[in-house]
Amino acid sequence: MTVISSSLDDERLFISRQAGGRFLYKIYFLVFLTGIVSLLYYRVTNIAYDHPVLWFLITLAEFWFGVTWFLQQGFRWAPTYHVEYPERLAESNLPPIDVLVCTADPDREPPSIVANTLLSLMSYDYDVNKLSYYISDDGGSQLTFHAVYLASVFAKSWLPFCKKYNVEPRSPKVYFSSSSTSSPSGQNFRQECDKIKAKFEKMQERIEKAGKMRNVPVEIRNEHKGFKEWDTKIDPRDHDSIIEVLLRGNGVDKDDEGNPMPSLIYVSREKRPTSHHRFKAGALNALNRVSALISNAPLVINVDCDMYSNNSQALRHAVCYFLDPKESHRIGYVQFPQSFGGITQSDLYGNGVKRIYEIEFFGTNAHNGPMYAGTGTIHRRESLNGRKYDPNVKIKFEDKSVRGSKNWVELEVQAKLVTTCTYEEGKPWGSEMGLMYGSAVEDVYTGLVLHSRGWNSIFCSPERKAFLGLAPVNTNDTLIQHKRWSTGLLEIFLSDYCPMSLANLFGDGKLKLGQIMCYSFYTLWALWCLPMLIYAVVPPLAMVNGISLFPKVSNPWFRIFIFLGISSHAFSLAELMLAKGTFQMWWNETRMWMLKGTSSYLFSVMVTILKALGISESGFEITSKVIDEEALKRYNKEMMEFAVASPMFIPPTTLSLLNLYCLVRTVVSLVTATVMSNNLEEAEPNTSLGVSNPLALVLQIIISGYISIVSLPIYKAMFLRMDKGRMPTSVTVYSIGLCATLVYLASVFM
Ligand SMILES: O=c1ccn([C@@H]2O[C@H](COP(=O)(O)OP(=O)(O)O[C@H]3O[C@H](CO)[C@@H](O)[C@H](O)[C@H]3O)[C@@H](O)[C@H]2O)c(=O)[nH]1
Ligand SMILES: [Mn+2]
Repeated sequence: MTVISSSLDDERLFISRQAGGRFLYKIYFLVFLTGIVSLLYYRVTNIAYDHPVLWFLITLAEFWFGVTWFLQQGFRWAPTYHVEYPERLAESNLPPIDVLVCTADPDREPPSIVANTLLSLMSYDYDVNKLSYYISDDGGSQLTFHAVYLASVFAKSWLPFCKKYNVEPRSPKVYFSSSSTSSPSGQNFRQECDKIKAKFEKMQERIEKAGKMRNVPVEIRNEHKGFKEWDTKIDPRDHDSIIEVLLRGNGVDKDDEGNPMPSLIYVSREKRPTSHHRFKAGALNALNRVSALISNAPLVINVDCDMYSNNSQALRHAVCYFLDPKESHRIGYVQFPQSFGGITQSDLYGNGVKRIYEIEFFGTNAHNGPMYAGTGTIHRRESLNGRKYDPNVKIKFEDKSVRGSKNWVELEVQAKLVTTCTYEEGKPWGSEMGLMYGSAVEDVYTGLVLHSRGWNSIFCSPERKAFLGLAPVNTNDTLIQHKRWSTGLLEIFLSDYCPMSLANLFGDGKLKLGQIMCYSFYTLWALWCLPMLIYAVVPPLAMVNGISLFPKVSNPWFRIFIFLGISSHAFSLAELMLAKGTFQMWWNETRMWMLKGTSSYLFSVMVTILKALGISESGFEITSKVIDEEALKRYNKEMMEFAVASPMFIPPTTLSLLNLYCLVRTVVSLVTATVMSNNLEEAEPNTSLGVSNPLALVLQIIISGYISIVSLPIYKAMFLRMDKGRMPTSVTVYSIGLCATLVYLASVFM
């Protein structure tokens, strides 16, 4: 590794290094690029005139594989790592930070998760007088408010305990349930720990009991005026703003040992069925305004309720970038990786997203920095709220935060006014200010806009993971999440901020070439469905009809296909292994890639087309954070869970059946033909497929063979498993029907 910017002295708060091995990578790049170009040359010079449509489809698929491969190289060109020096920060210089947390649905996001996330965030190792907490509840739920209230009470014991014994991680649930905690020993500690644990368990019990009763006991309701809001039933889609101050900062509320507490404000913005609430982007913009009113810290961090803080030092790491004497003025936001707890050993559903956060995001550091990933992100409030970066003005880090004593009653009233449905009318929220509206992936969209305004971002990945979150734990949830992502990303590509816009490519756009490649790779994710569907449908159907679409084994071009196939897989495997992955992880990732490609991505292209025609709207389906015990057992055994009759399953199941069927039929008929011709002592086998040379089908056999091996868990789920996670019979029946129809149609038209 070579240090590229260490010249500066002890004042620097971070340095950057580029990964080694660039020369080898560049050789690979050139060789692979030559391979792709030759393959396309072969296609163009070998048009299959008897089957022009099939030839066109296959060529299109290969062209698109080539384009995405090329775009992906944006991440691989110059991976860059940063190291920050939090120990050099002066305590008095730490800037105030507002912490914004979102939750939306007490059933899918259990209130106890929200409470634990909040507690982990409230106990950061940071001057409490500089921290303010805002929680947005889009569910408008009394159960969530109850959990947040109980957390605010428990925090008064938890915060001093964390500080005193320097515990880690600071989510009490995780801390108390992990047996391996490296906790300090000693009589005092044990006693105190047991006491706090008992308090914590009581809190958890209360939250769970309220959840079961769907109501909060009267004695607790009487403890805080906020519960009065729910004296009459609240419809989450139709209610007034609710603002409740649960902890008053600035030294008003104190913890059990008499130290000041940070402020904590519960916000449920107004909802009306007649106005669009813009999902998470709308929620964050509401919190943005409420926090500006009450504390107005120059930095805001936003965290999803399902991501607890796992590193009490994380804020200090991020602050290094905003205070660095040399580079800070360019930096709009700092992004921590998304990491997940509870991922199975081989990451069954690929939801550990190692590739994104342990490989690709380091690549973005080389060109203006990573995408905004929606959680674990610290923004400079000014850049988020519309200020453009001006390289000619070396702006200073400005702290306009509100300090001093506050009239909390009055603030609640004012905060209600900025969280009404009509507040944003005629104002630039969602287009010029705050999070952008118009994509279900509001985060990447907003980050792209900030980059287009000239800001840089930073991928900050301290050794101890900053956050640990909850990822989907079954196939259907995973596919739905990816449908939302790929749809939202495609919406971004089709927006005014398209990374491949003429301004970005040729004009005065602010994006660098590498950045355009990375953004395009992500925002065009959905289009993977095109080559994947073609490769999963055309070669097998052509094969059973005796049509060869690839060079035969003896043809030198055959080797190009084999080379590209093997080396692309080998490269991605090697890459994952270098990031401490395993073969099985890579295999699972490959399988999920194919499942998503033929399901999530296909659906998102259809949703986007329907949206363009004005027929439907894209939405935000919240991922469920609950799992039942039996399903959890299967998950931990790494059995793929299907269980629900989801339309998302039908394309991949159909394709897996199709490939298996075509493979078996082709092989059987080739074998019988060979045997028969031997018996008759004929020179050339003449199969019922009508191909005189079986060697011309070898690549198609390989493709279908590969798809069938990847699909093994699907066949098992359809035909062999008896547990509840198996493929619902209705999906199997539909798929068989569809598969038979495809085979029939192909036999007629090919
Ligand atoms: O109307 C809504 C919908 C969602 N949320 C919140 O948004 C967050 C993310 O929702 P989740 O269902 O957990 O989605 P994920 O797919 O896990 O989220 C990923 O993808 C989102 C974009 O689609 C990003 O915003 C997230 O940060 C990123 O982690 C959660 O805290 C929700 O409470 C709201 O506040 N209001
Ligand atoms: Mn989530």
